[in-house]
Amino acid sequence: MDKRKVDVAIIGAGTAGMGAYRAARKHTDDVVMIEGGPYGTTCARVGCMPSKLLIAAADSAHHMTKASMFGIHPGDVRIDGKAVMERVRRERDRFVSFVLEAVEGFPEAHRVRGHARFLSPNRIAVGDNLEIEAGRVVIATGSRPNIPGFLKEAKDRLIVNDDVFEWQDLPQSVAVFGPGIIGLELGQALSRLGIRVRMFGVGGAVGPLQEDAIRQYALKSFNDEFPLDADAKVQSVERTPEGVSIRFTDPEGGDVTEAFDYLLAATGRRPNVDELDIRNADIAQDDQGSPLFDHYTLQCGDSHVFIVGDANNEAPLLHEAADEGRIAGDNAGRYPDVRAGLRRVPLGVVFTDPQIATVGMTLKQVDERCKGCYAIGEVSFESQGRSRVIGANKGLLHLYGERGSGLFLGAEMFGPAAEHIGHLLAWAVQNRMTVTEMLDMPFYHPVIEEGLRTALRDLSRNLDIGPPPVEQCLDCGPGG
Ligand SMILES: Cc1cc2nc3c(=O)[nH]c(=O)nc-3n(C[C@H](O)[C@H](O)[C@H](O)COP(=O)(O)OP(=O)(O)OC[C@H]3O[C@@H](n4cnc5c(N)ncnc54)[C@H](O)[C@@H]3O)c2cc1C
Ligand SMILES: NC(=O)c1ccc[n+]([C@@H]2O[C@H](COP(=O)([O-])OP(=O)(O)OC[C@H]3O[C@@H](n4cnc5c(N)ncnc54)[C@H](O)[C@@H]3O)[C@@H](O)[C@H]2O)c1
Repeated sequence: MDKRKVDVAIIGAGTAGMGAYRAARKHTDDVVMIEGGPYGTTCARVGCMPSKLLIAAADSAHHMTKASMFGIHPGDVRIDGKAVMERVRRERDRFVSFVLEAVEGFPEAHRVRGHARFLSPNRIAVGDNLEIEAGRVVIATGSRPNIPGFLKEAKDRLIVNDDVFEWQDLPQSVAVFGPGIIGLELGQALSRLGIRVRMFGVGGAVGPLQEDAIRQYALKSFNDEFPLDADAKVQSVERTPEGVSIRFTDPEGGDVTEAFDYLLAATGRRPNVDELDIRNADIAQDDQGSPLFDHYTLQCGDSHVFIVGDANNEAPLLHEAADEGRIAGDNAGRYPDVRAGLRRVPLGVVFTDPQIATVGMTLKQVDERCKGCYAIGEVSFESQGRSRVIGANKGLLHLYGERGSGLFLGAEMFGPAAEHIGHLLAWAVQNRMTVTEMLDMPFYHPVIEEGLRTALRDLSRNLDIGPPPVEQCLDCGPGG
């Protein structure tokens, strides 16, 4: 067994691990980054980027079919599945190649290949032949799909997101389990690419939506495109000679058996901490075996171990992984002089159509903080000027504000341009803006953001700090 001694060991070379590596190196050159799988990051290889590439193709097909509402008839839309998948992979590989270039730029001595696990708080085994003694350790091991046992009956037709991006052509039909973020994004894209999709959920959840009115609205909107039962009763899953057969009770109570080419499991992800022999690290864990850590320092207790990105299961998103990696890498470098890093206001975007955005506090958190002293402002995008002009007039936005202070606290949205409106709202929360200050900002005409202004006026009124909004006003402008 070879032995090495280093200041800092980082386990995992994903987005969080690479961020940690760069930050730690500002303090010491005695760093290793250990990777057990392929380089390239989950985001670029099988996550954010290929999923958005697939969605871009689906959006393009959808715009064609929607063009007739404007009196434009592009003729028969032909979807060339091989070409769609070829572009997804080509562009994906380009993004991955940038990551690989970055990794190759790190000194060879810093790059260690193999599966890492703790032997003791400071000793890490890498594969069978290397033992590393590390002063500090950053766990950045990411997550993997969590698949309920009964879905495994689909055998070789059971797929996860990684498999979709390896398709050489598009199949005819896919059953999607899990109308969460991945299921909605991929399921809607596949449906818009001409694949017969049926989506099965449990407990009524739809993506990250918490508010019943918005969830019901979204459910109806998705059901206009493909069947989505958010609380499905599935009797059986079976591999057949042709594909997968699923027996379920449909929402009307009928006993239905439907055949599909594939079953896509999008039923959540679990952090990769279960194969780290984490008990040897001597850090406190919760009931699920996840290490306890500080949100601002990413430190586990007062130990020399830090945990970041999907591995800590707090906010499994790319920008959070990058921030956490940077903070933990810096702290691992400067340990024991550990410092609290900048944590940004929560922001989530789901790239469906309409999109979903969640910003700041959820309604439940607002209620807990304000003890009932809050108000909600609302807008429907159905009659919103700009949204109607471009034929994207679907959706709802709810804004939350605190009574008395007039502080804007958070929002939930299913609607057009939510990726952009979500950013404006997150910046407003992070800048601790009041609803009045937000209404003092410029709003152009005619833009989707005028819908946001209507919701702000409604919130201002409901907080008893502004006049009632003018009904049916498409162009009232500032102060209108
Ligand atoms: C389909 C999909 C779409 C997504 N879309 C978005 C999006 O649009 N926007 C967004 O913000 N987020 C998105 N995400 C989430 C985002 O991709 C993740 O939050 C982010 O990539 C996590 O980065 P990470 O560094 O924590 O993990 P990873 O990039 O997964 O890195 C972890 C690394 O650790 C390695 N590893 C694991 N265990 C060990 C071990 N014991 N020893 C050595 N190495 C090990 C792994 O091989 C891996 O390379 C998406 C995710 C998926 C799956
Ligand atoms: N746009 C983005 O930012 C983006 C995109 C994709 C993924 N992600 C990240 O990846 C994480 C994981 O995504 P995900 O979609 O796998 O998880 P998720 O937690 O968002 O959704 C999982 C869904 O599966 C459902 N489910 C669980 N068991 C089921 C069963 N037996 N049958 C049917 N449904 C079942 C859950 O109720 C839930 O709706 C997300 O939380 C997100 O942080 C982000």
